[in-house]
Amino acid sequence: MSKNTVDQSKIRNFSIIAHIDHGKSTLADRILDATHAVTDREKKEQFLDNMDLERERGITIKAQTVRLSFTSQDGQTYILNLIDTPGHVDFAYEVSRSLACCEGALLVVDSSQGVEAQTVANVYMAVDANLEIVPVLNKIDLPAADPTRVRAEIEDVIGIDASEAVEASAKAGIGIVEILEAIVKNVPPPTGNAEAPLKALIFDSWFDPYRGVINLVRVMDGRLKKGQKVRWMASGAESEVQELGVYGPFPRPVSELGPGEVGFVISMIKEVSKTKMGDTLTGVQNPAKDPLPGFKDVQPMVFCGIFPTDTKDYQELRDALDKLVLNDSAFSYEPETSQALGFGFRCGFLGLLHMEIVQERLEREYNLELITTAPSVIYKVHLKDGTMVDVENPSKLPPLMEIDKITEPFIKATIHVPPEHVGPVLQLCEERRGTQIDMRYSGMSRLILTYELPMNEVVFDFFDRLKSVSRGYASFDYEMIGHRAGDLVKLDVLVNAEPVDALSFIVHRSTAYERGKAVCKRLKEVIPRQMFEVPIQTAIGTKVVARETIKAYRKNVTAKCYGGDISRKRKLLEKQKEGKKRMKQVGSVEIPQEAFLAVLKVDQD
Ligand SMILES: Nc1nc2c(ncn2[C@@H]2O[C@H](COP(=O)(O)OP(=O)(O)OP(=O)(O)O)[C@@H](O)[C@H]2O)c(=O)[nH]1
Repeated sequence: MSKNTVDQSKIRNFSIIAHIDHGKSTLADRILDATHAVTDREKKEQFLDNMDLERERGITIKAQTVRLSFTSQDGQTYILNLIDTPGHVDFAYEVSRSLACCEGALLVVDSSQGVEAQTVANVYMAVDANLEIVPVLNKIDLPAADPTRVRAEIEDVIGIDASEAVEASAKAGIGIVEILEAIVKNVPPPTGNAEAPLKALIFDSWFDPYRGVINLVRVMDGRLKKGQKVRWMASGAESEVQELGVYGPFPRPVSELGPGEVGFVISMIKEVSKTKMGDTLTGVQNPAKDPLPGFKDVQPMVFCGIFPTDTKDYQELRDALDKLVLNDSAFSYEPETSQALGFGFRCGFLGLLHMEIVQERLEREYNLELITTAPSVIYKVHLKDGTMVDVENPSKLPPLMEIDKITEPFIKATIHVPPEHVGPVLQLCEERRGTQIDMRYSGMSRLILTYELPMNEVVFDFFDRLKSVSRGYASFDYEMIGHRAGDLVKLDVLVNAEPVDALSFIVHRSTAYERGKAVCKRLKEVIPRQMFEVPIQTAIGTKVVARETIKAYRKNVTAKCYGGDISRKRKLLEKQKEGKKRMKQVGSVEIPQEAFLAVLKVDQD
């Protein structure tokens, strides 16, 4: 155990900022290799038996924050804390959280690609947080690499000096030591006061089934010691520090963490909600007067209904959600009842990717079969009686005659795209009711578009469409800019003359007719034929805007089998059953999962 805290002048805290696929993980691995953080034996162990290893050590290995030791050419040994950041727009709040613990950031740019929308967004966050930016031109081993162009692009688009950017290849192991030297030289050491009252920032918090709540902290001032009585300033919770340690990347106990140090804290607290990210940890004796600035509370922005395919799995779904929320405080849920789908939950997410991740975890880790409804944003509905309600579930929209006006959330989107693909991207933004704010060149190879768009049009498959119309070359980032009034209407969907609440959605009146028609057409394709004719209609209030008809079956599928061929008959029936897996009986019609997402897919025809 290290007894005394380390010399602050020898600490460097940094994050890696990169666009997806520009090589962040590969570089992080190389940095671990270069600092001998993991021995070959450990690598193998971890690789082969991660689960058992976790159990044995009794702690989750979240290799996201690693303490490394590096001896520089100046002969001094430094402690480098590498604090991971996620790359996707949905998780921007996690990026800001990691940056709050650092004095510097490595900006990794793929030198065969250049600066992308998310790179810019993340760098601005780092600049706002006063971090020193160390640019790295990665992938110089690729024949298409053009470090000179990309260097100029970093200077033009981001506006930072890139003359000393390190040319590197994370894959080939080129430039790694130079990167570490640049961190030591350019990133300033922390400047906390060891004698001041303790202030430690909680920048991650999760529930470990073996150890309870684990907090990741960055000490700003004072000293955090094992056995100390501490208080979480926002929640007021108090407990004793049972265990204190650092990840190197494996957890290693320490007796004390001083200013500038990063590590984990285990206490007697059992609820993650009492030790929230952004809270300040202080001593019960000699407490700090004011907490650290902390983080903005994150608000879910996209909602959808999640229902078990089989109603008897409701309790299981509830248990799974209860567990999930322990490690993902950005996710929210509450019970919901749908006439069509029965009992389920209305769930809130940061964005679409977050929604997909949660759905996948529920299905994979908890083995649940789910029906999910189309995502929706939060509308602010102003009623004629002067009150206002938030509506994030289209089926809960108050009756038309009670509504004065509806406002919807808008985003400011930044899109980077090569000039040869800009045409279809502009068209897509216009179709989605976008307003162009700016369009300018960044070097010769890239255009930067700024649009204001209704979020409602973005949750409807905007990412996928953007990727497909730009052949994968466009990148995208967004921020919320508030609610604006819009001429919005609810489209109801009627299957066999019965409204299906879980299928209704809110659209702008100008696109209602087109969308209504497209959704009917799509539903006709995905709802299997029944023994009787099934009309599909979309309607605004009582006015039907579109209609399609699913014809009745002519023959039974097994009719083709000869009397004696039981096995073939069974196979056919089994196949049918398999196909039914994700079906939900709504009234007299069976509706498959795809139908609930039909509104998302309508543009593709
Ligand atoms: N040629 C070449 N390929 C590289 C280099 N660095 C990373 N790659 C490759 O680029 C791809 C993406 O690398 P990752 O390290 O997974 O990128 P990332 O930024 O962590 O991506 P996400 O985890 O998706 O955000 C992988 O196929 C890597 O092998 C490099 O220096 N040269």
